[in-house]
Amino acid sequence: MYEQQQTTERNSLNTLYLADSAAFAVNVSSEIGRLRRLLIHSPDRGLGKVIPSKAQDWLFEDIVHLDMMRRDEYDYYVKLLLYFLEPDTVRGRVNSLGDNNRSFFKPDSPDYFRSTNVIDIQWLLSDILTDDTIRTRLIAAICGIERTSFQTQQTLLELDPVELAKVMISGSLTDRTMLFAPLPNFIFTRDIGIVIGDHVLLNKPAKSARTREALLAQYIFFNHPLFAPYRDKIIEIPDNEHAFLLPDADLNRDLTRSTLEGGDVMMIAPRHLLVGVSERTTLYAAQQVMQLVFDRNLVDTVTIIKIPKKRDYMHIDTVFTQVSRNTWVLLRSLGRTGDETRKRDVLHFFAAKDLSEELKILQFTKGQEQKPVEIENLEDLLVSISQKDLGATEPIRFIYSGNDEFPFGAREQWTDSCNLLALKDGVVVGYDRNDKTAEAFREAGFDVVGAAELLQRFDRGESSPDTIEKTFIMLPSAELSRARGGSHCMSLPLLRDAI
Ligand SMILES: NC(=O)NCCC[C@H](N)C(=O)O
Repeated sequence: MYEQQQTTERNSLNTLYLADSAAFAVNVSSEIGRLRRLLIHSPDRGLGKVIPSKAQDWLFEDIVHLDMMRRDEYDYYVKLLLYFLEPDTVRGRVNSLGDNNRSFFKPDSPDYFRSTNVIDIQWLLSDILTDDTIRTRLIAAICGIERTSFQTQQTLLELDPVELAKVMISGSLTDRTMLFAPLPNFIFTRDIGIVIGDHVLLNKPAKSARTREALLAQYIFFNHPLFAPYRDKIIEIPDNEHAFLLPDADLNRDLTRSTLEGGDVMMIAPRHLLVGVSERTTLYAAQQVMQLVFDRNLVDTVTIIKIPKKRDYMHIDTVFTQVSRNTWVLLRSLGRTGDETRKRDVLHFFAAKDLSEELKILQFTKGQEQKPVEIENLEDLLVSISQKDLGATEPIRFIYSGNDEFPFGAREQWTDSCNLLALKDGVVVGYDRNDKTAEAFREAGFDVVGAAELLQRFDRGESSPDTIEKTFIMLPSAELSRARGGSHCMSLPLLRDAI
């Protein structure tokens, strides 16, 4: 069946990319330069397969209502991104987009928006699967890691590229037969790779639930024609060969294991990379990344930030992100304690360490890796990035999760108040459920507006992505937040304007 359609499919899919690949640039040198191109993945049918007893294994804290998550939440995110990055696809149409089938939003539908700036990774996957060699290899690799039967391999070989891409991601066939587990976390594209200047650093997930994501990302970056000019700029982190010889009980040590997820890597300024050491990223991997980026002369400074290994914090981008050149959002309990007397009192002396003391920051300079400088707290680091790296002249402003009110800081951080995506300097997208954090943004002089309302303003011509400033855009988030990641996690920026 697939054989007959093959030639037509291949032509229709590849032509677009070959035509566009010359103009397809990849370059990110900050977290706030105007976003021009990114990879996303809309929630697929696999998310609807999460059941309570499996949710935690699959890194969800709850089950989600898939239709609401797509229609009432994620589709607004896509419309926003399109308005900023590919306005012709949505301008004047925000109310009419998305029929009953949501076909405009589905990468497998003929009505899909097909933007080369807001790119669903599923679309790229179906594209590379038109090549017989890639398809055979990837099917074999997936069937290997998922330990499927030979018969399942045969079934996959029969599928056309578009359907095959859906199955590789969702784990199930159109008739709902499950062949292997879904990839519910694939919507968090941030964690599969990070662009550092004009290079792409591929990740090594810590959790087995995310292993297949890394394989798909590897195949896409190495094989898709759009990334062909960047093939020798893809960085992979080597395994630690000593780890192969360790008893299983010792394998998970931070100093030997090599795992790294994109939420722990931030290209924070031209020539300055932040790398988190966390529940997901090991010290060993952080050190490898540092060496690799120094060797390739991609940055002059690498700052390693070690945060407590805690589910709530999983990556550094869950505890702070940048809002504008001089504004940051962060979790107070990991920031400066500001209470030096308390640090010296008797209770504090005997008590278990508080969390901020588990945070450690070391800054390394290329060529002087043996002489790192310790930075005492997160705020000091962020001030120095704003002023020294980014040339901010206005006072540096910190917006704390939950407006720094007990117990809202922790509550709202859990639902990603600190995980914001900057569409441009001072314009960020975050979740609408974090009321106190939104209040803090208002107090800091930001316009706080819902995504739906902002899209209407754009359509009425009252505002535009080019003119909008100092705005916190609130995305509906009742379902999305159950997946334990925010808009920063749901984006893999490929191109930002230089700042
Ligand atoms: N960068 C991020 O913080 N990504 C969020 C990932 C959420 C996902 N459920 C996970 O636990 O891996």
